Amino acid sequence: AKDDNGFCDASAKHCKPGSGEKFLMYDVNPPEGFNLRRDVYMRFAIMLAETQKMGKKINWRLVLPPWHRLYHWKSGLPWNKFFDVNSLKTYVPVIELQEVVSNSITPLKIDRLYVLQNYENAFEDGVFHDKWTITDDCKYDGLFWGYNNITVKETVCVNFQGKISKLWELIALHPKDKYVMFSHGEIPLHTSYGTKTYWDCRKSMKFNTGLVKTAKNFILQFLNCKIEKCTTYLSVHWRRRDFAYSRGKDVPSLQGTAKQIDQIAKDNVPDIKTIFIATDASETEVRTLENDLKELGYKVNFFIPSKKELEMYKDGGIAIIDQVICSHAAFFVGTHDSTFTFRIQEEREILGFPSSTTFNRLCPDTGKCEKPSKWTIVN
Ligand SMILES: C[C@@H]1O[C@H](OP(=O)(O)OP(=O)(O)OC[C@H]2O[C@@H](n3cnc4c(=O)[nH]c(N)nc43)[C@H](O)[C@@H]2O)[C@@H](O)[C@H](O)[C@@H]1O
Repeated sequence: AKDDNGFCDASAKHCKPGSGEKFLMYDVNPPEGFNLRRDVYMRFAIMLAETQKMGKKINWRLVLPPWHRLYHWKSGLPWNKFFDVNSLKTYVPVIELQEVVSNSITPLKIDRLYVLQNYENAFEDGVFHDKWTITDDCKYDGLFWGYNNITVKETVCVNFQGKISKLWELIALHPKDKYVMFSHGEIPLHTSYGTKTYWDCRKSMKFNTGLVKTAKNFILQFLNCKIEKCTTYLSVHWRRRDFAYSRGKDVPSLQGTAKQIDQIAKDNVPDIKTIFIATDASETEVRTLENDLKELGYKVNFFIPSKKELEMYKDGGIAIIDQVICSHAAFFVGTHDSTFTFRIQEEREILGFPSSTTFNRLCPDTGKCEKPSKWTIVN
């Protein structure tokens, strides 16, 4: 299929330079972390891919927003630092922002910036309707991913709720726009959460090969496994920091954690005595847990990057290495309501682990809590 201008080829996912290419851009509420941002990417990727499947918007590209101002991360990193961008392209035509900026002869001017906001009352007569309304009251609170030479021709304030595909209605208001941006991309919802479409997109989100290689070397060297589905270790995502002090009802105390891990191991994988822990805990907390588990007879492993590795991969890369190591374990235990845990669970679904080894969580010290929801793969 060719687009209206004859410039772009849907199957090749490619447009000739200087063609009628158009760019769909977005950003996410700055305080949101890496793993929620990955979910927002999927909403936009699916929005574009589903439309292109119908032969429409073939000349559109989704612009990958740099990883800017992340919760204790270094700023402005391109997607290729963390993901295999060629693999993303097998699902939908994407382009790094840096490439868009450097392809543009003059400093980039976005035609229209839609600043999305929630309605004050989401339920009209008790019902949640998909809808949008243009208003005259909003402020752009982003920083164009740290690029100080990106400007905007026109800003439009929009109250929005509902499925992301409704954004096409806004885009249709100005069919000549070439660069269209949505701020607060986290507001529109998935069109197809948990469906085959969702998983097709999710599967294309392969990590940067260097990060995967480092994780696999660690698994081989310290966890004694060279196959995809390891039988040699149990993994835990132990989310601390804000979760430890603001979600005490959902997570164990520092002292209660080892006891719980011990019980989970005994109940589910009694032969395994090696544990891998991914965590954002402080050094003191890490040492406490490590000692407690050692006393209970376990061999405990953390991925501790060298200075060179930290410089090369940044905090983000280290988080991904932690996720990869967790996803290959015989049994995984996560933290309630953490998107970091959700992404590991998805990875394990893709690898084909039985879901009983994946959808497990740490409970508060009472030992009682609800099982996590199972979002199993649809192939
Ligand atoms: C309540 C919400 O929780 C959200 O967190 P949640 O979903 O866990 O997950 P994320 O949105 O990814 O944010 C947590 C950040 O903490 C670090 N982190 C957490 N766990 C680990 C780990 O095991 N290993 C490593 N290396 N790093 C870890 C990492 O930088 C990650 O991006 C927050 O992003 C939101 O801002 C908000 O606070």
